[in-house]
Amino acid sequence: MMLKAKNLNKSYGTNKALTDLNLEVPKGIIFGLLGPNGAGKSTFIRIINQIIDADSGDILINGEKLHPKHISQIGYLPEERGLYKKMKVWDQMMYFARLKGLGHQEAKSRIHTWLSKLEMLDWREKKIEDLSKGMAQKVQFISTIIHNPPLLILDEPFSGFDPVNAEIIKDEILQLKKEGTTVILSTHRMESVELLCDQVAMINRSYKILDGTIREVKNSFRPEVYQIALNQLKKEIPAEWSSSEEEGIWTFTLSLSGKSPNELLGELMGYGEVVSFRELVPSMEEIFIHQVKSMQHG
Ligand SMILES: Nc1ncnc2c1ncn2[C@@H]1O[C@H](COP(=O)(O)OP(=O)(O)OP(=O)(O)O)[C@@H](O)[C@H]1O
Repeated sequence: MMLKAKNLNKSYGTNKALTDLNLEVPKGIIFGLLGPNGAGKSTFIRIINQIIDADSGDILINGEKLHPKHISQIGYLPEERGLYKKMKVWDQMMYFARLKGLGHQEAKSRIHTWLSKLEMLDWREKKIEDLSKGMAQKVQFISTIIHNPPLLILDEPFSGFDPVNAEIIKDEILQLKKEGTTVILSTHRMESVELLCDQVAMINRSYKILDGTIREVKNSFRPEVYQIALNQLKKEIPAEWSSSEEEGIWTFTLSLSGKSPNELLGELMGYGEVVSFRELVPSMEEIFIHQVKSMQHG
């Protein structure tokens, strides 16, 4: 297990930011940390990065209790980006690389590789303050991964990027995973969660409210509703199915209501030719909104 949180608690005064958080992040996966604003995600990330301490509970990295030596094994892209505006791109990256323990030659070669990979080589002598937001984000991203950390923690890594650059960063994250890096990704963007994450945990109001693989989470939210389309009707569709017709195709949704999918399909075949029979699986976005709202009302 790359990272394990055991009964983690953290309060700011009377404000509880994490309540008995238990979490396991296996090696080599992309783990999505989800939750609405103020849920406790950044608090958890700050504890892992030893910026703040938990009130109680433990974090284990590779089975060892969190220790200052682990800092060099973690690459952290904070939500509030921290670059030195007056520094030149190259110097800034060299500074971070050396800070993370890389030798000068090694740092030089890696910075060169990454700047050229992300098409930033021509900008190496420019000051950070002269870069566009997206370019500065690239510099920050490279600075985060330059020392090849086995654990990467990315807080909203796509913010500030246009779609093309977001795609480039996404591909780099996937490549890092392929090379064995474990990634914790904190984000509100559910579409990137579906695309990237192997497992997720959702935090709301300091509590973990669900976790598992994307498939497990989705399976636990299957409403057992099917989207159906029929052609060439043999008999009239019951009014309570609220179907609508367009160009001879009748569409509606039906709940299984205790039947098996095959039983429902068999029944539908009596009404006409079934041209579509598809289970409606909620998106992570729908699950997220559903969970957060149900907790507000509960
Ligand atoms: N330094 C602080 N002092 C007091 N309260 C804080 C502090 N930092 C966070 N909190 C509170 O702790 C709770 C969790 O905040 P946290 O920043 O961890 O949430 P988050 O999930 O990262 O939210 P966001 O998605 O908005 O970044 C919130 O109620 C927040 O107001």
